[in-house]
Amino acid sequence: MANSSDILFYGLLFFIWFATTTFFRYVLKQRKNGSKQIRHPPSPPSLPIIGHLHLLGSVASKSYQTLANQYGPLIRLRVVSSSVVVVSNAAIAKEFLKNNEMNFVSRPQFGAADFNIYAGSEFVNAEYGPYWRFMKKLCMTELLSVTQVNRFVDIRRQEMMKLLKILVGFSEERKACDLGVELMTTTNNVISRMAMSTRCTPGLDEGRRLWEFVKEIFELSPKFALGELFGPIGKLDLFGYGKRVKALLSKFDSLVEKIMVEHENELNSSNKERKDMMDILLEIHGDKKAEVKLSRTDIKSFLMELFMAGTETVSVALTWTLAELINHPKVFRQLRDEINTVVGSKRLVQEFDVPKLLYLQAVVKESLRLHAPAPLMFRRCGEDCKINGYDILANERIAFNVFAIMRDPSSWDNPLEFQPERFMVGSKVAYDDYQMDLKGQNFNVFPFGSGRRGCPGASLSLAVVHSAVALLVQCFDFTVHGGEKIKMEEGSGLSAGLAHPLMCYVTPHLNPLELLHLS
Ligand code: HEM
Repeated sequence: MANSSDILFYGLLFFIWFATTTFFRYVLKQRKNGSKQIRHPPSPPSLPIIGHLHLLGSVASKSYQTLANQYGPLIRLRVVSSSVVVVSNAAIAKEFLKNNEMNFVSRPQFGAADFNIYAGSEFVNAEYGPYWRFMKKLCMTELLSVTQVNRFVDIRRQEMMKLLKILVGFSEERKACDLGVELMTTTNNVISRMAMSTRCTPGLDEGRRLWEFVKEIFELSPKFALGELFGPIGKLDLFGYGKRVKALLSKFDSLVEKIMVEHENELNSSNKERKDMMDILLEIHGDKKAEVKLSRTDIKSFLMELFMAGTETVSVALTWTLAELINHPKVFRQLRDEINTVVGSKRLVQEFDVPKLLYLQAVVKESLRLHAPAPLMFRRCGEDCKINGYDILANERIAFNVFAIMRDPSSWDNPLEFQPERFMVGSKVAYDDYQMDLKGQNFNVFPFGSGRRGCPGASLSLAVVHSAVALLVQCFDFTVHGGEKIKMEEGSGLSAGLAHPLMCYVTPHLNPLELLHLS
């Protein structure tokens, strides 16, 4: 067995080998690029081997924003053997995503495929091609279409009512509540029930276990992707994240396989009134004439990606919106007045009220502007091209810093202020620009991305966020311990949630339980 000095010796040897090869590869690449006279976007001064690693903090979008302020809205960063071009203003984002859309329609791969049991079945990071096109069309016309989202309105209602009851419980016990956790549970339940008719309640084990696997995979993913920085050495999985991701994926897979078999038995035995996403996917799996043959692995991979893309983002959007409302009592009161005028105090607000609640829509847009739940959006360059006079090379990764763009002082007055009024009719800025439907046509505010690759979950997200915010404001007052303000600090996760738990006390304004039977 090797003793500790052996391990130290081999470790050192390994480090020297790694450092020298990376350094020489870097020098060779520089020379090769130099001979072709490539004009990369500007870069901050870098250190040998680690490149710009020392300039990056724990919240990538914020570090990129700081660097953009110093070196410009189009920069190129390198960390060890991996590079990324970072875009930090709306005009340049439009140049990539609209004027050259087809060249930036694929996404880069992160992490070694060896540890991903779903490698080859991915949708979110799939190459632009027949499989992605088929799945995207399926999302837009069936799985996440407005019609399908509307079909599940009662499920959202039931989950919202459960949330209200839980909050009444907290208020009766006069206990502080972690609002972020409750909002996360509600979001997970809505998505799990739409996806495969499971819930994440402690009593119902399946839903909760699914949620825990997805949460752990979500938390591990950025660490796993770090292997990337070490080039081919990343495959060795020195920190063991790859093996952990693989083990979690296998557990997720077994659980979803079990739910899938239950769905198949149900589909064979009866005519289900309402099909969830798994039912729809299984029908396509069994359809011999389907345009694309969907395997069981494709279905499981797709459902996992939906959970990853959908649950954290929606609950993060909800948590930030509530935090802003608690910190801005005037906005909170104005929103409650609007709900009172449109809905009254004799029934609970419903989803069909939302089109008339313009201030509510403005509050949610402003919150998405200030707190992008997906702060960095990644694409991959298809072929060498020039953007803004700089060469962007094939396969180069592009990070759109949505966080920085939506706070850019050259596009927004008082960009760091929470001012929903900017999205109301008669605001100083052009109505058309601000009232657009967050569809990615206005590159000053595109929290759901843009174009073919834009988020297919936007309608579902807005349905959940609007109704939850409206119900909470209609029914409760929220206070923070000692009357303090909530610290609006971003955490370091993929979806940039609040760094600290949103702990608050709730007091009923209207008693939701009394209004429930009237609604
Ligand atoms: C507030 C909530 C959400 C935000 C802010 C958000 C944001 C985004 C963004 C920025 C992208 C990348 C778009 C691009 O590259 O142009 C994206 C992609 C995606 N989102 Fe969402 N998302 C949210 C909720 C959801 C939900 C609820 C689902 C599904 C249940 C979902 C599913 C997806 C999928 C599947 C993709 C990949 C689409 C593709 O590559 O074609 N998202 N989302």
